[in-house]
Amino acid sequence: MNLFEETALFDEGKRRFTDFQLPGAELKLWEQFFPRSTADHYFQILKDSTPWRQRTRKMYDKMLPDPRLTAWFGGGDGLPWTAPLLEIKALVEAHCKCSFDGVLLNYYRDGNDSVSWHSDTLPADGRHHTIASVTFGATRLFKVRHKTRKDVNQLQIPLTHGSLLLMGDTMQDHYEHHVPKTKQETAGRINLTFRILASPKVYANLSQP
Ligand SMILES: O=C(O)CCC(=O)C(=O)O
Ligand SMILES: [Fe+2]
Repeated sequence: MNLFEETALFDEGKRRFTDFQLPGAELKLWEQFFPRSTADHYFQILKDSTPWRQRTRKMYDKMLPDPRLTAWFGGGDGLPWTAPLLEIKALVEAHCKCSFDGVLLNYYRDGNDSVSWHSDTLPADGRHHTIASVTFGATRLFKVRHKTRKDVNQLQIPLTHGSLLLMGDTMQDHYEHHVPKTKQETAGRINLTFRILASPKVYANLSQP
């Protein structure tokens, strides 16, 4: 079963690699990091088995629902890791040569779902780390802009089914990102951002009496 036909454009099994060579930050993309049938499998399993919730947050004195569904796993207060998430995490970690202790799942149900311009939250140890972002499902645009430099062109990266995007540790210091709404007919998309929420040092300190 091929849920998301756009990846049929690529040769089966071939990873297409792009290094965006951003000033001051690492941003790298592997398309078809997960073969199509594996990506179809994970999309379905994560869509059906994740306890999705719609968070609300305060904006201009009003509580507004996020235009997407989310779930946190791992870290101090996330849900317990599940077998499929541990499988995906192990593959991403082996590729990125780093280990993650939390993952945020976003489910964009259709083109009305989005995430506004932001850079990712500063982890508990007060510095940014590598973030690995995996996409299953419909392709959505991932926009990137420099926080201060107008001479650095904005990027629009289509994140395809089974892709892996690696954001280096300085990415959140210098850049913001955004997934805009789209008027095009769009199926669901699940994004996983694997994060390092606390450095080993923080854990070591926490385990001290
Ligand atoms: O869906 C995406 O590709 C990005 C999600 C994101 O920026 C986030 O969860 O912080
Ligand atoms: Fe983000």
